[in-house]
Amino acid sequence: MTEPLLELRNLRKAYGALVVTDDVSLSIRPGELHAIIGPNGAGKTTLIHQISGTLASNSGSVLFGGEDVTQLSMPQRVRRGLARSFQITSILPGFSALENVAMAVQARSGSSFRLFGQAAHEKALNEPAMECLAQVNLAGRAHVPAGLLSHGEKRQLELAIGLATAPKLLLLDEPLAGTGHEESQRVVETLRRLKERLTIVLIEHDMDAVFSLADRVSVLVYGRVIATDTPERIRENPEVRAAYLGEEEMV
Ligand SMILES: Nc1ncnc2c1ncn2[C@@H]1O[C@H](COP(=O)(O)OP(=O)(O)OP(=O)(O)O)[C@@H](O)[C@H]1O
Repeated sequence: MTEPLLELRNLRKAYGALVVTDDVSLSIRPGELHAIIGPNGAGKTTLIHQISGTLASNSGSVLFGGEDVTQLSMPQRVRRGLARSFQITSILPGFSALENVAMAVQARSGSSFRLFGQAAHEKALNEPAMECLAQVNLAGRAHVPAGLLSHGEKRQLELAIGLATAPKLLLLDEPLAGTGHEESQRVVETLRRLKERLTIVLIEHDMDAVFSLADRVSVLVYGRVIATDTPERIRENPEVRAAYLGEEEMV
């Protein structure tokens, strides 16, 4: 059995008496696209924050590539290849798509570019940035100010900025939120390509996308994982169906 790339052991987060994630244990295998679904308020976003290191857990641990990263900050986790895709709010609208990604490349590289001259510096940032844009099918829009991109293109730009940190595993929190039908198809196709070479943990409410992309699905209800299985088995699981009663998505 292959070692998991990411392992969550008994993670818990509570706000006073409100327990938001409760004893969450999960193993994410290298190369899989693992979706985490659950009704509104189940604790999915909180869990992503705990994994990425933006939120400290009350107890439990996070292991990445076999290393215990529970006490590490988000930037330290990013340097190890555990990255979270950035939200649209972190895109700088006045800068081009390319410049937005180049800044993320620069952040990854730290001061290692200081020794280069200006032209070489730009090339060293722009070439990998362009490569990231190509991977999300946005190379043709590289020089457009990010503020003028459509909503779906901005979501693709978020993915490119996430890729600029050279992740081994990418955490995605609702990458299809707010996209129309055609745009969401484009983002789904992008994710399908990315999953060929990256491990992905995906939170998404769009069940068509989840069931067409995921290798495995975990279901979170009131902060607890009630099932982890293949999409087909999850769809048939009576406990999962009961948790979604009254919600249209699972039908
Ligand atoms: N900082 C906080 N303080 C208090 N309660 C919080 C805080 N953050 C989240 N919660 C509560 O934790 C619960 C889970 O929130 P979370 O956003 O993780 O759920 P979710 O599954 O991502 O929901 P959705 O699908 O609607 O995005 C909610 O009841 C929310 O109100």
